[in-house]
Amino acid sequence: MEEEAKAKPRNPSGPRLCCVCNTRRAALKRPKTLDQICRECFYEVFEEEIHQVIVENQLFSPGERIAIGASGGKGEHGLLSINLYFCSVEDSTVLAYVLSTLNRRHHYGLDLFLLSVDEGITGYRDDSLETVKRNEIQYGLPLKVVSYKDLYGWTMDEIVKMIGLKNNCTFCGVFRRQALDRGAAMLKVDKVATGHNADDIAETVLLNILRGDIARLGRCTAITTGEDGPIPRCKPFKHLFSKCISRFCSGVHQGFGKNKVVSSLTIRNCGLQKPRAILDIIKSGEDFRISTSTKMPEQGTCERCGYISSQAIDRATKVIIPGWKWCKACVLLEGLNKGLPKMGIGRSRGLNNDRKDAKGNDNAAKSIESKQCGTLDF
Ligand SMILES: Nc1ncnc2c1ncn2[C@@H]1O[C@H](COP(=O)(O)OP(=O)(O)OP(=O)(O)O)[C@@H](O)[C@H]1O
Repeated sequence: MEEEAKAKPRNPSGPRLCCVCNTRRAALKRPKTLDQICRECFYEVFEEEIHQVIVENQLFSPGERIAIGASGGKGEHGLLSINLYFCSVEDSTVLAYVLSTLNRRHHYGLDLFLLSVDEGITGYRDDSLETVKRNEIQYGLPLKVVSYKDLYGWTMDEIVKMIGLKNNCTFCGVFRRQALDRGAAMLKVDKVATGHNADDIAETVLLNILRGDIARLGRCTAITTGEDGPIPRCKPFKHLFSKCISRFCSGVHQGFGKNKVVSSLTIRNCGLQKPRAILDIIKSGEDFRISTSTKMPEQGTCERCGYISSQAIDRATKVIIPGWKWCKACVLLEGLNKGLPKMGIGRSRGLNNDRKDAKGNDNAAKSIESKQCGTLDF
């Protein structure tokens, strides 16, 4: 009771005061703590919270080169981001701003870069790339743009033309993940930081449970991943609600920025009714223990492009399926180049997979139904 009174001081003769400075008028309610807070204190608390996450998790070391995955957010809001405090929900724009601010303020000694993947989606990425170009000037961070067209010879527009709208998300996710790694290698960075927030991670936990994807479930809640690979990734916003980031952006709650299936159905509802439910879902994901007898995919190197690839063992013969020695991006690309764009979609991918069942029926359609959305394993 005493705590509550402290957290929500009231000015008997006027509006509710900020629970931090106790002088200015409270303008926002923090979703995590429900504290009433003024705008100025909110910005300070927000930045300090991220600093604490960075320090406690030792996300960076002095002298490191860090690429910030800069998507520029949703294209239609891009133009508003010239002034950070009046932009829309763009986690990576906020990340670029906060990391460059904290780097200066706390002398992290980091070399920061913006890294953007241009998927070649007319009217979407071209708009958001304009935002990223403005961020380059605003924050004085060098920008590197890598495009699907240059890396793979295909834009997403061309891929959609060939495959249609149903499965294009697999191509986009798989290619983007690899493109970000390739761009990071070109920049010779030590790590990539992305703007994934608590809502994104909770959403990924739920989807991995629904899909029974033990391997991804085991790693999706980690704040840093890929430490055994060439370029680790970290998520400094892991504990921040999307709602909170949007408030930092605009000072006014503008709703949830994400529009993915699970987020709109579940995460959004959890968040609106009880924001802490999002953190509870993440905690559940962290608490999952994978049985030691569970067979996990083995990491290998793609024979074609040298990128990391999971090798699959044929359950019946216990032999490594040859097609799996190619990474998913190479399998998908081969399909596109051969005019067989559905090759590699779904769980039973592989160039040499026999897709005919005992009756000689083609199983490809079934396999496509079990498609995975590559963006979830960023
Ligand atoms: N095209 C891209 N280029 C570089 N990084 C990207 C790209 N798309 C996504 N990312 C990184 O992955 C994070 C999460 O991806 P997600 O798809 O949720 O982002 P978004 O909603 O498109 O953009 P934002 O996070 O800026 O709102 C982004 O914050 C960003 O760091």
